[in-house]
Amino acid sequence: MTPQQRIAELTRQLNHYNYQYYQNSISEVDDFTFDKLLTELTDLERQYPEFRLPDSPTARVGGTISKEFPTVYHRFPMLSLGNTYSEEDLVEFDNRVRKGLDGADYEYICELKFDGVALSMTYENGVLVQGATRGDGVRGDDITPNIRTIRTLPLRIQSDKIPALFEVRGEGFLPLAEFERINKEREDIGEPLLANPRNAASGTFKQQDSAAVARRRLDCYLYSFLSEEDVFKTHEESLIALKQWGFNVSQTWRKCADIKDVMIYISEWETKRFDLPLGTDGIVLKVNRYDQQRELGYTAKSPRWAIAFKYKALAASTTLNDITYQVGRTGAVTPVARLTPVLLAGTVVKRASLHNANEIARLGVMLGDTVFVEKGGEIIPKVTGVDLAKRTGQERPIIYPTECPACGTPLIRREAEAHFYCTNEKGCPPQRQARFEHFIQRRAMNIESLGEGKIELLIERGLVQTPADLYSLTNDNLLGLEKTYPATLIVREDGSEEPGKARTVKFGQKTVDNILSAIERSKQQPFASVVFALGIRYVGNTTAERIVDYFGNIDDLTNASLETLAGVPDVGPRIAQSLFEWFGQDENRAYVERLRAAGLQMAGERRVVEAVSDALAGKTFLYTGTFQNYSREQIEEQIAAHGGKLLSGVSKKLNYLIVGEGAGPSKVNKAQQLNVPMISEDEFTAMLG
Ligand SMILES: NC(=O)c1ccc[n+]([C@@H]2O[C@H](COP(=O)([O-])OP(=O)(O)OC[C@H]3O[C@@H](n4cnc5c(N)ncnc54)[C@H](O)[C@@H]3O)[C@@H](O)[C@H]2O)c1
Ligand SMILES: [Zn+2]
Repeated sequence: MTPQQRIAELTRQLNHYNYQYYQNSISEVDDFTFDKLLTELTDLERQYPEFRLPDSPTARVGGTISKEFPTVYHRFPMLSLGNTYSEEDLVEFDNRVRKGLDGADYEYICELKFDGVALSMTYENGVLVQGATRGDGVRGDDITPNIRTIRTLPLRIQSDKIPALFEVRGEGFLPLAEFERINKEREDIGEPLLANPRNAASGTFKQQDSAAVARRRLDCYLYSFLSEEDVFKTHEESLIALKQWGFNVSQTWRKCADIKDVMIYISEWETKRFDLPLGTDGIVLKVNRYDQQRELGYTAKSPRWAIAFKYKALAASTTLNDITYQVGRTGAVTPVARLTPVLLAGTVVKRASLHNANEIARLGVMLGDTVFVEKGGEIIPKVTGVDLAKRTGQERPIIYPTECPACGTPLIRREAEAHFYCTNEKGCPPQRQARFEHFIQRRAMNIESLGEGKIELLIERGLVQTPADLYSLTNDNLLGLEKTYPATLIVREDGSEEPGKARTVKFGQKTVDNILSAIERSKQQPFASVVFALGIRYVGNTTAERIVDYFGNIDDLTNASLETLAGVPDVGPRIAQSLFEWFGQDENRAYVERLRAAGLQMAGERRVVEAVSDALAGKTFLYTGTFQNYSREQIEEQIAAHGGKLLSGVSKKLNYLIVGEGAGPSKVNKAQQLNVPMISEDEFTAMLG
């Protein structure tokens, strides 16, 4: 390949990765690979400037703007940062700074490089008026309603030092705990898991429905202040003031006298950063004084007074000994790598995720291979590659099972899904066990005193087949049950193993009393919890609440048509289909009847709306955005109280779209296309008479 061809190829490839990364929140390659390719292109372009293409990613900020949000122009461009993985490059950067400042004294501020999405917030007279993404650096997406959902971001600040107009910038992120919580919930309802916190944050900020955004608790660390007025002399002063004004500034920054100090900061945070509540991928050093920053200036893509140092992902290599196939509550089969224990980022790793059959094929991994495992922001490390140089010829191919490893049922693969499934929902032991665990969790029937091996024992002794059987358990059934679970190996820090302690589960009188009273109390759990506890695919607890709001009781829900189900707010066609199929099965209906007979709540506190007038009779409505005088619930109530009907989407059947602040552009566009009249909040109020 000639240099010219390689330049063209890299340009195309990197532009594609950028598009996927910024537009679709997908990483097709890891960052290290991306950065290596970008460095290769930069070097080639330097050698052969004549072959540089006009759309080269080396001179432009990687993102773009989207059609779904209004476009805003940045008052000050939002640039990228030069980055490096090597300490020599940092020393070189420091030399350039020294030269650029003509021998004057200077200091650095070091900060962690938070792995999220760059955000810019504008304040006018102390009030947050706009929040935007970086976009292409010149223009970004106006995502103000989504940014307002960040609880730690002050909507108004008070101080006599603030200029009338200023901007703050920071990194929007999804805290790791929140990422794990969302994935646990997604696993519960059989949704594909979010790949990593960074892409999840990026995808969330781009959602149209800010109520959905609010349910994911995004956060933001501020790291920059911009204004036409000269408010501060140094970056340090601005960080201190931002904190005082009530902004969320991570207290991990440090002033460093020279590049040696910077190196100390880097090595200190290399592993300490894993204790932070969010993912970080390096550190950023910035020249502290603003006048010196101005003196050093900018390239087309990044400041000359700052650079990012990125940590290589923590990786280790070890042997893949075996794969176990785990069956989850929904029957999805997940392959888990069993590894020779190896130390990685301070913990011993002996299992790693392989995701699914596609991933095994993509990696081309075989049993006995030496594999690389990496720890990113996530808790479970993953296998990221095979060390082909270590192949001996003794490796064996991985034969993906065609039958459920737990019950022998042939596995199937549903259309467009990466996982294979065992369809033996009722009989497959791990699925049955998981079904019980789902049922007893706090957000469902709240019988958590049955956790930790107790359910397992009840199933094993044949005392319960389905969760409905829990309601027939008696003191005599339970008292004295006992089982010892054999010891499992404990792997020590250095990788050596020691036998753990055996564990005994015992049902003494006190335990039995606790369990029986928790079972009794569960009969008071609200109807929405019961709907969630049924364990219907895709029905998480928020969806369960929406369903209960709509139907109010189990009979209306059971007998609802597919069309009615699809019309429930927040219930899309996929959830509707799942509900419809579930209630269509006699066995499930019988299960519901048994729960009803046991005394569980089968009707909810549907907000009964008293009819006020028939001013809206025969008219259909939908709303988008937020309103001055009504909450979401109140506007729905008003529509119902005046005889109107709420629709779930824009269609030809819709008579009015009520448009509030931060209205979803997709709904507005569709309404325009279909010529559906759009009315303001005031016009709606006027219609009520
Ligand atoms: N895997 C992929 O497919 C893919 C594709 C495109 C980009 N990427 C990754 O993204 C990088 C390019 O992204 P980029 O242009 O946003 O550059 P960058 O992420 O390397 O650096 C700039 C960004 O760092 C963030 N940042 C975090 N903490 C900061 C702090 N304390 N101070 C200042 N800024 C801070 C800001 O959002 C800023 O915009 C690439 O180097 C690559 O690693 C990956
Ligand atoms: Zn099975």
